[in-house]
Amino acid sequence: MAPQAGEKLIVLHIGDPVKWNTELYARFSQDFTVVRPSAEERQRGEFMKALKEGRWGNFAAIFRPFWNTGGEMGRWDEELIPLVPSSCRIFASAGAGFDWADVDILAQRGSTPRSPFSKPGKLIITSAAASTESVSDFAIFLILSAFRNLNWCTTSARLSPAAFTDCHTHSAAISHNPRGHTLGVIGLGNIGFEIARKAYAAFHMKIVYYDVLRKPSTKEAEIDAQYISSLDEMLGMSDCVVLATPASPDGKKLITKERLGKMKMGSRFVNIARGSLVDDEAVADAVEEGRLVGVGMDVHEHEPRVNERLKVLRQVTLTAHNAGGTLQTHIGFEELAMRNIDAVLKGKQPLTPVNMHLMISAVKEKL
Ligand SMILES: O=CC(=O)O
Repeated sequence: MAPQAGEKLIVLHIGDPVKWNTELYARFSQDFTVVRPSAEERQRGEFMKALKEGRWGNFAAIFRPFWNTGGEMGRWDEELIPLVPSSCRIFASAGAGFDWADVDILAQRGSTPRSPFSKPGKLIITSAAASTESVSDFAIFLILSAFRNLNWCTTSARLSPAAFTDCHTHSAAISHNPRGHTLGVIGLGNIGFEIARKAYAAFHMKIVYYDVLRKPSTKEAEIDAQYISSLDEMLGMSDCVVLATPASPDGKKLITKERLGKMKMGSRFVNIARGSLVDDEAVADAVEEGRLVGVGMDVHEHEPRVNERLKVLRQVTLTAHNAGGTLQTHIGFEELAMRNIDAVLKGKQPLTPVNMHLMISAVKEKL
């Protein structure tokens, strides 16, 4: 049922309360009726039951301000999405990744030719822009670690005087300045670009990139980047490859044994994107073979479990999916999610849509 004149639109707020943007949230809660399902109601079975019953009314938006909660119902897929009322126009979530949702199903679901925002196609928004700085900083750390053997250095300093002396004596001969080396970026989106910009500005690395679409020449010129239309070719040119692309919707791996075989002997690899894109066993093989002499992995194939072989390789720096984890990112995630909902429900353009192009093509198909 459409809201009556003067009636507020309902926003379904899943997960933790807003922690940082309390003033904005107070205004948001005045403009909309915010409904918060309990932790039990967010479990998949109960969540689906509640949606079928229409327990939360004809909500117009879904709001998930924090990435560690609000995902209890599992994947937003062909089983779950059809249960969302047609009144819902936007799903705004914290986080950069959107591998937990079938974005094309959200976009296509019954969208009408009138407008991509009109019901019942669903726009999905992430707050990725809020983590560009933190993730790109972290990638620089991992790149530096891969060139300078920082995993070996930091563990040796803690281990024993003998380990300290061994590392102090022998690491220099196999450590390199990144300056002048070639950084191959897979995915020159916002995060990939920022990694490349920092590597170019700080270390004068030569930037090559692969992406499904070439970036405008003005953008390339900012970092003197060279577009390589073949991924395999780019892998073969790079001294360090950094993966900065979204997960494949079908879970397909991008970095496989075959692909690693295209990389130079003695090169390096960094993953700050998604663990599902990489065959971690194949990475361990490539390190043992000497093809990769430095690896930085923030995300893992079977997260939160980390590959046992990678754990014992001193050339490999491992972190616990921390790249985006700063206070500034969290503040930005909350804020962007609220501002996107506010814009769309007030008839304005969303700020950071993910599936807008899919919605537009779904609309065109129906014309
Ligand atoms: O990985 C973190 C995110 O999706 O923001």
